[in-house]
Amino acid sequence: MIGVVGAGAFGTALAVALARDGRAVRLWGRDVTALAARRESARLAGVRLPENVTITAEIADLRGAEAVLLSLPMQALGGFLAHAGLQAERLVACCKGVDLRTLTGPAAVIAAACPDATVALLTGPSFAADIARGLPTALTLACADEAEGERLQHLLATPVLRLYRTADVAGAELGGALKNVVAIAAGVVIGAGLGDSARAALMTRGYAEMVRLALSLGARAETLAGLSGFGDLVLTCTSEQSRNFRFGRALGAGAGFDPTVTVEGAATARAVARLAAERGMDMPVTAMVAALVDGGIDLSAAIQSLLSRPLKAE
Ligand SMILES: NC(=O)C1=CN([C@@H]2O[C@H](COP(=O)(O)OP(=O)(O)OC[C@H]3O[C@@H](n4cnc5c(N)ncnc54)[C@H](OP(=O)(O)O)[C@@H]3O)[C@@H](O)[C@H]2O)C=CC1
Ligand SMILES: O=C(CO)COP(=O)(O)O
Repeated sequence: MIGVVGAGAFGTALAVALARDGRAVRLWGRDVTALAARRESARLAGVRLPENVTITAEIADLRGAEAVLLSLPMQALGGFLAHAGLQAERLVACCKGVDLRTLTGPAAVIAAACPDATVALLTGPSFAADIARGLPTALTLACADEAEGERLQHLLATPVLRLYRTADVAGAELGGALKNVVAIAAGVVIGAGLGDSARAALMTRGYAEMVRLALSLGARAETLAGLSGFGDLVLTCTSEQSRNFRFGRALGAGAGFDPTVTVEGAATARAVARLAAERGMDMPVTAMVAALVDGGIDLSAAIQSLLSRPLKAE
């Protein structure tokens, strides 16, 4: 049995994909009354949960799972784990972000709360709706313990959900976290009417910034160039399906945005701006997104701040 924590878009999509491939899945949510009654999530309209997905609001029902996938928003993960009493041998983070409280990624947050568990990360370019529809996707399974990583790769892959493995957890989680910040900036560029060429420039400079920070935190360059970094950056900066991109586009257009929608890059921009400041690193794209999110700068000043940077070598 595989446990999934978080019956939002991604957790539900992963539960559906694994169940379709024959796994028994237990999907935990804090309020699953409507989901249990309708067996369809409001966040994934038209996708019916297979019979082998058991829905539960009792965390104890996940006991004995071969692995538990943690599919909560990044900023909710630490608080959830502190009170959940979750007992599982293998915990797989499915969230993308940097925790504002500790300025660490999901692996360190999980390791602090559950020191005896094997910690892994599932990340990469994939929209929940695509996974739930059974469209082909390729993701990265990161685990520092290579034997456990291989075990998890085989446990969680399906014919349409291809998993590549790496032991570079820092690289995989930083790629997934930082691309959301750049996607907000890409949305701002499009929302402000600056055009596709400016977006390509922004993505490239944003990627350089991602790599700089990740390398300084021990990540490997090839991980950033893979699915969890470059791959997910391209997807998120160029697709209307991305909530981070749409949030940025609304910011750039001066339009409102539904505050209940999960936009991981907003909190992560603030966390990464603090991390960069602590390390004395220059991260202009992240600084711009953090200032826009906090309302500390207006749009024209933000754009000007990027365009007026000193000319330098690429
Ligand atoms: N959606 C996607 O396409 C993808 C998402 N991800 C990542 O997955 C993670 C989750 O995103 P996603 O599923 O899309 O988000 P959603 O907003 O769709 O769902 C979030 C889920 O987390 C639950 N939740 C929020 N706070 C808490 C808490 N404190 N305790 C318990 N449960 C909580 C919500 O419960 P409730 O409904 O009760 O509020 C909801 O079920 C994010 O880090 C995202 O980046 C990764 C790849 C693709
Ligand atoms: O991480 C994702 C795609 O890989 C989902 O992106 P959004 O959270 O921006 O919708």
